[in-house]
Amino acid sequence: MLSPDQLKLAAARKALEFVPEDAIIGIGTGSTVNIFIEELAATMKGRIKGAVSSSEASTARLKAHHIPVFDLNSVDEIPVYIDGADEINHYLHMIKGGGGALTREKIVAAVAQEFICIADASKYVDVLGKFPVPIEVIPMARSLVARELVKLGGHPELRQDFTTDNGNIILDVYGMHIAKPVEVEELINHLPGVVTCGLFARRRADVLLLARESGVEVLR
Ligand SMILES: O=C[C@H](O)[C@H](O)[C@H](O)COP(=O)(O)O
Repeated sequence: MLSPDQLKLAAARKALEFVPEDAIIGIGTGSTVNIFIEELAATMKGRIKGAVSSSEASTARLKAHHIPVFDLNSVDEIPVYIDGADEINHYLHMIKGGGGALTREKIVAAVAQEFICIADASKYVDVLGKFPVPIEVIPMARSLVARELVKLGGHPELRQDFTTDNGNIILDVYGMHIAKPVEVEELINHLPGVVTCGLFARRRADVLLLARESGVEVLR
């Protein structure tokens, strides 16, 4: 039986096939992406121009491998964005932000032509919401947003001892049964004080590389 890390490695290796030569690619955040960065550095470092990163953590890892990191504002196009997910359904809607990088991830993903999600089979679900939905919130709006989330049927919990790369807090919302991810994403994103929520439904993944015991499945 393959370990979770072996499955992540299989998905990460498959993702290399989607990386165009000589391009600036988008890089997400998290343990699966960390494995992808290692593989990218080992096999393709000299063959890409560099990356736009979605977090300070990924930036540090890319720089440690001497992969050039570009400011998003200096880049016109990103052909592919490679990132993991906390949950993903068969429409390729996702919950992201377990590592707190959701806002920058959503920004880079919005520029990318193709979002390639790399995940092990444990992330693939019928209905989103077992994993608590992370929401990045401006600190002064914490109580207001928490009250509104309770009205939407959620149980928000402040992520302890955590500040995002943008200086904000995260509310993790438990108990949301998300049958209509696009609607829920919009409802939450419209609450005053919310920077963004970890539902990636409006901008979903274009390709899912799902690592199973039997191999990596390519889903579109
Ligand atoms: O903020 C973190 C990101 O959204 C990650 O993509 C997500 O949490 C999945 O991370 P991992 O690959 O560690 O499961």
